[in-house]
Amino acid sequence: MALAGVRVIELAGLAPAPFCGMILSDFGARVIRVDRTKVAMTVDTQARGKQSVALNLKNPKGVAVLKKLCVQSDVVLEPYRKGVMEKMGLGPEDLLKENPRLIYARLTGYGQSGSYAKAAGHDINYLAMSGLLSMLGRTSEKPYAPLNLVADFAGGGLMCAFGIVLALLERSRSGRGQIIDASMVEGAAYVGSFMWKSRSLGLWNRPRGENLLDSGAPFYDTYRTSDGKYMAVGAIEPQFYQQLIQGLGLDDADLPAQMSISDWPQLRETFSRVFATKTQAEWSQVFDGTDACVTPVLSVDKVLSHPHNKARGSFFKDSQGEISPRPAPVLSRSPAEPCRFRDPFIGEHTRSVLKEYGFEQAQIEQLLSAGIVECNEAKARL
Ligand SMILES: C[C@H](CCC[C@H](C)C(=O)SCCNC(=O)CCNC(=O)[C@H](O)C(C)(C)COP(=O)(O)OP(=O)(O)OC[C@H]1O[C@@H](n2cnc3c(N)ncnc32)[C@H](O)[C@@H]1OP(=O)(O)O)[C@H]1CC[C@H]2[C@@H]3[C@H](O)C[C@@H]4C[C@H](O)CC[C@]4(C)[C@H]3C[C@H](O)[C@]12C
Repeated sequence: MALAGVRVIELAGLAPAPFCGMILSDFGARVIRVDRTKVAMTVDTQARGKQSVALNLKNPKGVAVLKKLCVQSDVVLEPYRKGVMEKMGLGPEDLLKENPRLIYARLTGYGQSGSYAKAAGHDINYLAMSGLLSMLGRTSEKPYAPLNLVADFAGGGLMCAFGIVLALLERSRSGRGQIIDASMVEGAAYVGSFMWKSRSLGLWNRPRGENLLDSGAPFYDTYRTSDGKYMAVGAIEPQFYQQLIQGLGLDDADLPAQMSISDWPQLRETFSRVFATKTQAEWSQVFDGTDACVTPVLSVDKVLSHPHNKARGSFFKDSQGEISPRPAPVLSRSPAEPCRFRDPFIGEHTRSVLKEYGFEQAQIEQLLSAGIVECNEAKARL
């Protein structure tokens, strides 16, 4: 796999950093998640392929253990508020001094500088600060955050993984590590570059929800079917729009022009009325194999069985029977191979990892009995 041989220490976080760690793990990196001690259950639902070491970083001996892990690693990924790592004596200066090849990835909401750097926040706040939230939502409604996909995952976890891969590539030439300041505000805004770069085209001149791609246009929207499901319509180009009209059984001569904005409400009503006459399966039959750009809105349970997804293996079931998306993109020679085994228990690999990283048996026992590290091998065997 592309990242085979890369060792990553991931400090346990909420959503974006776990996703970043999972991407690296899916593509072959060895990811060791450092969990807190005295925690019964992990909140990391993106732990695929990771190992877990439970370590008390409030104790200087715990800090020393982490340093030793980082000296022998390629990447450390930290998801805390600015200053937390420095307070524990684990800031970039401390760790890069001991391992100048280390890539030190800091995944935060607001970045390492600026007046918000130390403030708490979540996806919706970062999305708001990126400018993008102001553009999301239906006409005459308040701004609407699309789950926590944009800032946490696209602008946060994924962008941070991209930064790590870039830093690894650069290190192969320079031999030196570096610090990655991954701000979710900036990551989200960067993902949304198109919104800024396409303003001159007049794509976003109208109020929220009344533009071409924000559900303003009737040919770029979803429609309810007779069985209460939905179809997604993305027929922008005139030649594809024609196929939409044909599939709906409408006559172009009876309809206003596609780009007549003042007629969009009337056109939407017509489309809504027609889509409500057939089931989702019936509409799929009508549009499959055409270029009308009309697809069923699949539920997360149904994606696995759709013939297209099935043919490509786009989703898979793990050993627990859980459906997951296959890691993307697909590399021809060294594709990702997601681990199908269950996620680790907190501290499941403490003993084995410490041993591998050069701790003597007696040292490990001392750390265990002092509560500086915790081990959960027994739970794993149950
Ligand atoms: C699914 C829910 C998650 C939603 C995601 C949400 C939408 C997001 O947007 S996530 C993005 C959040 N932002 C960031 O990550 C930006 C960077 N980070 C921060 O800004 C902050 O870390 C923070 C704001 C996120 C949190 O601030 P906090 O003050 O808590 O922490 P920090 O200042 O960063 O300091 C960390 C302190 O921790 C110490 N530390 C760290 N490691 C160790 C260690 N190994 N040992 C000892 N100490 C350690 C460190 O020293 C710092 O200490 P100090 O403060 O003293 O300096 C989920 C959200 C909530 C979940 C639910 C909940 O947990 C309850 C249940 C739990 C159960 O197990 C499972 C079910 C739950 C219902 C659970 C379900 C879901 O997972 C959630 C709903």
